[in-house]
Amino acid sequence: MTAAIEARNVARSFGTKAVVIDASLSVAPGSITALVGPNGSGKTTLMLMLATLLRPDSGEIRIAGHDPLRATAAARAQLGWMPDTLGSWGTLTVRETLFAVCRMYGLTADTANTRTQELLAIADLGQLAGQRTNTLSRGQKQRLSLARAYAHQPSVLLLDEPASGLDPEARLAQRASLSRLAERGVAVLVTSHVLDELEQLATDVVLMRDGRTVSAELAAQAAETTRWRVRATDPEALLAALASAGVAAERRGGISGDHVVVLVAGEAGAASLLRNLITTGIDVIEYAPLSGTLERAFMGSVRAEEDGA
Ligand SMILES: Nc1ncnc2c1ncn2[C@@H]1O[C@H](COP(=O)(O)OP(=O)(O)OP(=O)(O)O)[C@@H](O)[C@H]1O
Repeated sequence: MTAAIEARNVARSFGTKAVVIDASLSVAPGSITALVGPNGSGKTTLMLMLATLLRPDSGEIRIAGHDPLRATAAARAQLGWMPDTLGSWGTLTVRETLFAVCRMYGLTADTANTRTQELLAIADLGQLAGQRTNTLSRGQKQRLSLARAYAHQPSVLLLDEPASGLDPEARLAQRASLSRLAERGVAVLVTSHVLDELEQLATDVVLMRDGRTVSAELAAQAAETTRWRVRATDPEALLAALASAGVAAERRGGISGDHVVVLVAGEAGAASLLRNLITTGIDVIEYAPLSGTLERAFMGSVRAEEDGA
């Protein structure tokens, strides 16, 4: 299947500062890819280039098969862009904003009216339709921003920090609407620092470090050695069993109760330790990785950077 978003060896500098050095990624229709990396690694700069808002110095980009440099209008017709902060016309209402955006995409007044109604419903903005955008809360602005990005039913969505500022319920709603869009075949590329959020949403991950996209092998490496959280009905017996198995353990408190953090090598190591604990007669009531796969991949990427890899 042809990729809906394709970047090959993309680079961009600002003056002498090389911000994106070598970025490549590919997002298939109907998939949600997380773009993850430390602050300043170049994610937003790459997104701006994919969104046709910044010209790469070198490399190739295709949006739904269109080259944004040569066929800018065709690429823009296929993509929806949600920036990390919504630049809006403060004195327009939510409804007027969506209507104006639909008109800018060339919809007739009648079609734009119908589409505005649909977008208000999709983004659950009906009750705010008559409110000026400069009076919206951060979370409400995020909802408007996503609705605006989807005004012209693009096949590609580029979302920069869409979950930022949303409360847990709004995040859940956003996740559900993005999943629905992906099910309809939309290709989604999303950045976020809320890694748990991305983990539940994304089907693929691209790591970015120091202006370069990093191979997925790094994610696999990061998942190799990991910390697991263990809880047992008898914490003392658990600690004793871990000590006799020669496993380093750290006891911790927390809102979900006393638990122990252990370091094990890979999933096979974790499975073997669990078997050992149960055979020893420990009543294990919780056994889970302390952090999600994305967080481990992200931390692996940061550590590699610190090590000068
Ligand atoms: N127009 C510009 N001129 C000069 N430097 C810039 C410009 N835009 C971005 N940069 C620099 O490029 C680097 C990457 O910025 P970018 O916003 O792409 O990172 P990011 O990965 O999105 O970061 P964050 O996770 O903090 O949002 C930063 O060091 C930033 O200061």
